[in-house]
Amino acid sequence: MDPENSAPSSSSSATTGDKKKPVTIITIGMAGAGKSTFVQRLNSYLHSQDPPSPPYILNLDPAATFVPYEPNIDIRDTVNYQEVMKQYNLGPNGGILTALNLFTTKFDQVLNLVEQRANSVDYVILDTPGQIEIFTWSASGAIITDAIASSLPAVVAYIIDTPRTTAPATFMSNMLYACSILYKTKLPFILVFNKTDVQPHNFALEWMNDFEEFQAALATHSGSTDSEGEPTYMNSLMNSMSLVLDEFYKNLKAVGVSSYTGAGFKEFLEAVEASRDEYENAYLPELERAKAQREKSLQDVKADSMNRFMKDLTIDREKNPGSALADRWDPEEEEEYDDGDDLDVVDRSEERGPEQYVDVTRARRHDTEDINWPRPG
Ligand SMILES: Nc1nc2c(ncn2[C@@H]2O[C@H](COP(=O)(O)OP(=O)(O)OP(=O)(O)O)[C@@H](O)[C@H]2O)c(=O)[nH]1
Repeated sequence: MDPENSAPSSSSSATTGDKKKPVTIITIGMAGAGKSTFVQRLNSYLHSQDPPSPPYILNLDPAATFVPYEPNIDIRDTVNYQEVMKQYNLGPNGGILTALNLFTTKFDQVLNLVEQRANSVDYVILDTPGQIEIFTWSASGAIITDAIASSLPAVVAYIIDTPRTTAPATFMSNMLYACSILYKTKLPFILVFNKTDVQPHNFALEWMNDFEEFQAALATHSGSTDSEGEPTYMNSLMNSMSLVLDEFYKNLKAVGVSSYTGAGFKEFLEAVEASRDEYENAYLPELERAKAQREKSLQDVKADSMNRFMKDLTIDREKNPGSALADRWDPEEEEEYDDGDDLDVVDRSEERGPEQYVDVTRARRHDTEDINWPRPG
């Protein structure tokens, strides 16, 4: 085994019987930052390990025309995004969001498939839709992230287009976005400066480690002073923001990679392994505390509703004794409940015949030829 070119040792414990759970790497990034290319390179890097450590990959981008790797689960096998656009009369972004919403309703199946592989894989990788906000600011994105993170260690890999981030204002906007995702997911977070073959990421590390460096860069950048030589409003704002972000940087790991050459992937996997500890020591206890709190408040709400219901029922029966007598449960009248179990998520790694291909949109349409899907209000 080549120690210089090997993934951190989570795979080695697989043979000892006490194998660690796989880590889920959630790749998020602005359109064109290189998420899919990054996933492809990570996939080939893990395959090239000794022993190979093939990851389990999920593509969550319903609108991807081409993915440069072979995903184990592909949202496009379950939901036809073009069909969703037609059925709901939506534009491309609404179509992607609705397709993701539909897929999320079946995410329990995805979790089952992932859990079945938990003993044989070290990494689960999620590739997310190109339009970042569709995943980071939607209920579906939050549900998927929470569902994954509550069953497996998880880390966010925030992919940054390094050559496009060299201007201080762009850098700051990107960091503020990253900051908002960190505070939303609360998961361990790795800033991945991609495309370092074109632009090394040293400048970014310098700006992150020393805010005075960043302020100096800001001051020399064009448009930083007005016609009287005073700092512009934007310049002063960014100066103050850089102080705020200084705190944020302390909670982050940053690595530079090239998805073209494969440089930096060893360091990336080391950061992932460190994030596993962070997940276990910081995220998990917080998750369990929040879960206990939620269960308690749910119990309180249930008890309160039941009390009020029983009180209303007593009053009703007193007022209408006749109706109360007629109000009896008849098991014969029970309607069969269709929970839509016939709509399946497909694991491409398992052999499948054409009959297993299920398209949510088409399945619905064929079943109910005359019924259109409800349109969002
Ligand atoms: N030079 C260089 N180009 C890269 C690298 N990674 C990705 N690219 C290029 O960047 C462009 C965007 O890459 P994608 O992987 O499609 O990016 P994405 O974030 O998945 O794109 P969307 O799905 O549209 O959001 C492509 O032209 C890639 O070839 C890299 O490390 N170096």
